[in-house]
Amino acid sequence: MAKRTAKRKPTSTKKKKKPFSWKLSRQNQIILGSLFMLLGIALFFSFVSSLSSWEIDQSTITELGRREVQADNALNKFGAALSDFLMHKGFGLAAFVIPILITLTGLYYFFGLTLKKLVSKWFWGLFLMMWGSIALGFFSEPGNALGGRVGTEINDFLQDYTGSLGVVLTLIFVLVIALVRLFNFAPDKSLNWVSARLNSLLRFFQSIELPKIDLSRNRQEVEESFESTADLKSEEVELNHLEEEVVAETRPSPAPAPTPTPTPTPSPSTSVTLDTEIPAAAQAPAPTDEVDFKVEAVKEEKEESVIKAEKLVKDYGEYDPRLELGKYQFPPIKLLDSHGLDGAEGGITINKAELEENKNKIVATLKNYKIGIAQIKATIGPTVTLYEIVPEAGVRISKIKNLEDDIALSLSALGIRIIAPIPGKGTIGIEVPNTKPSVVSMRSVIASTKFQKSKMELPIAFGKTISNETFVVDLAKMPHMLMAGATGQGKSVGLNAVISSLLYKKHPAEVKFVLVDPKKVELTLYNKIERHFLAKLPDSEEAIITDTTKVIHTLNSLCIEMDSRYELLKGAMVRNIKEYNQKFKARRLNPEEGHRYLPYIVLVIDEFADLIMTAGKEVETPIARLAQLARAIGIHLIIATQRPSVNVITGIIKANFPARLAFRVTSKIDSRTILDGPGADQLIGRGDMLYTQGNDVTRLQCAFVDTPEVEQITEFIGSQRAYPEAHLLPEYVDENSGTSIDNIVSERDSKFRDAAEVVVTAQQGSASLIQRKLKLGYNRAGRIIDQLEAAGIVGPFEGSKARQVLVPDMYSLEQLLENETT
Ligand SMILES: Nc1ncnc2c1ncn2[C@@H]1O[C@H](COP(=O)(O)OP(=O)(O)OP(=O)(O)O)[C@@H](O)[C@H]1O
Repeated sequence: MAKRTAKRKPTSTKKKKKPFSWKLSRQNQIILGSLFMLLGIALFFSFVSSLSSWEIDQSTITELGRREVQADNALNKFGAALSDFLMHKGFGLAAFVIPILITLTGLYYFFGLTLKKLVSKWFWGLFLMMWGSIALGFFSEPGNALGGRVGTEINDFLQDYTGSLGVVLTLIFVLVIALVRLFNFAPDKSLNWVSARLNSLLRFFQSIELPKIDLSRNRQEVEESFESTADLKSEEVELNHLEEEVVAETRPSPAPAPTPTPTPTPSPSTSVTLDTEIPAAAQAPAPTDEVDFKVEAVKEEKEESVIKAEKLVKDYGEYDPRLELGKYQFPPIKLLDSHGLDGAEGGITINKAELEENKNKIVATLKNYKIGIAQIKATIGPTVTLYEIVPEAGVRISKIKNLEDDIALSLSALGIRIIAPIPGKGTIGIEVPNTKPSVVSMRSVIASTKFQKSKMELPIAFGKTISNETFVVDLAKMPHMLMAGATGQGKSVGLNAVISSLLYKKHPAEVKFVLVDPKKVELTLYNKIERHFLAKLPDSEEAIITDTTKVIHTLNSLCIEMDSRYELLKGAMVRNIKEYNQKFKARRLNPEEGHRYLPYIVLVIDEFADLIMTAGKEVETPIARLAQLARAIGIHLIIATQRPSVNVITGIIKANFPARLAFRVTSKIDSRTILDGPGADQLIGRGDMLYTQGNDVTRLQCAFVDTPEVEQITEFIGSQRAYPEAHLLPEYVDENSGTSIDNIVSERDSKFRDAAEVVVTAQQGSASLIQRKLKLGYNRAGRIIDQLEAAGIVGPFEGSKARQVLVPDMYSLEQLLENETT
């Protein structure tokens, strides 16, 4: 990507003759827009005036050419002719749609709105006009022009064949089509809407009545209760009682007996404050006045904000983060393929003969080593079958463990894993791959009730366990994951499974992805959902990050985001993002104080090894910092690598990534690096994986989601209405590069322009040339060359070679500098 931007700059400076295009310039749009608007308005008035004058003007129509003939229309003869044509001979009153559409077109042009939607407006407008004309034509009499000639004629025609009833029914049916297609009309929704309105009306009347009852009490209270609701008011009365009691309680100093305070069910936060304060005051009756003051101050403060929030919620409902994309539709399950299986939970073929054979072989092999078996049981999974054996008393477990290779040999199978003992079961497990493994489709895990009904914050359907159960984990609880596997063993499929699980469960307002893909192939599919689900740096063109410098900037930017989120959490007095968002939804956090709804941020790095090799500490430090601290504020990291060696997955990274996922790796050492134990080297590939989040290691078959399926999902999401741009991360200014600082035009050296000319004329970007030609000191020339680089005039430092000059000639330079100032 860096290459691309570097190349782009000089071309932008060349001024090529623009080819002719039908696209109007902004100025022409405004001119055309105003023309349409005026035309629309004129036509409207012409139509209005023709309502009374059309009969008189009939005579003038035939004599249009004669100058002395006058018409009664607002637009004189011209208007009379147009009105006659469009209303009388055309569509009657329904022709009013035409000036409206023309004015609307004018508005679209005038304000430079995208014209895409205008086409549908015209379609439905003309549809309405036709329908209106025919409907009005139904009531037309020879002497009036209600439906115009078109409406009347069509009516006559239809009536001749279907009679009046047929016409009425046809019109109703067409109206239903329009309502359904245009307004998504659904009878159930409409009923809900009506009942909601009725309820709110009812509530309104109730709230008017209640204050009257309270008039006898206290004037101030009544005024307040008029504004707030009935329950809020009664709560206040109760609080006042409590307050009096507390004050009374604290004054007589030696009264340690804790009086049972009445608990009258006020709102939760107010009750908490009082509960905690009362015993303290009662047990330690220090300076009485101070206690009084404290109790009152805290209570009042709480009360005010809570009451205000509750009133806001009552008036506007809870804050809904999904509202901006309220019509967003989640991807349907049908976008996923069942991969030849039934698409539901099952899909495993049981081969009885294979089971029996394996069992016999295991028993025989162990017998050869004088190990007796008390019991053996098989659990069939999608890829492997687990044989659980209970050895006879007195057999040492380590003995069986050591026989791993012998058992593998006798079963002549790859990928045998022995778990001795199975944690929490007291048995020994031998996992034997099935000769015909079944594919676990993403469709089957997404469709599973476990995933569909999951209440997790960030549920991920990884695949199925050995006992064929859908395995769903919460990324929010992990809270970060390390993924490793040799090439071709299913890592990319695994990443896609993670991302698509979240896409199936989360609204664009709730989660944002930061995607890092140095290989530039795996994650590019997600470009389509940039404005829905991706987050990026403010100055970057593409959301998917492929360039190492950008990665460093993004990681630092995420650290800034993390710090600012911590500040917000502190200000809101909550411990984590979940509580924060709940409080924000309940309108208890003021957006004017900087509070905002916080989406989860999931950072996915595909091929971490490349990054750490090129950038080392610069990448490691922010990742470690994020991994250590970001759990509470909703930033989660998923890092994948082909090479799980210790110089890639360093101690500090490993220590902060509790969740590990291993596909097949090539050596025991790699397995140890990723899982802290062997096992991953014995997997059979194609999505066979081990997952651990602490102690237990679970063998799973990763759900399979193919590239075309991911494409379909992103296509489905991408074609829907989106936010204006990707979610923007905070700006990060790299202090070392200085580029972003130096490109401030006003801070440039006074000789900057001269130097630029020298460099472009000579086509040689060296500081010593500037030094010589402009007679400047070395430091100043060096500073200027940095500024030239920031301005895109020369390329980066290339060691002993002179820098490349990116601007081909003086003309292009002029253009570039001119564009900068405008
Ligand atoms: N869960 C799975 N179920 C069935 N087959 C799978 C599964 N995962 C991967 N495969 C098969 O393995 C192939 C390689 O998978 P994938 O592209 O995910 O490997 P990778 O580890 O990402 O490789 P690389 O690192 O080279 O990109 C897939 O094309 C597919 O045929």
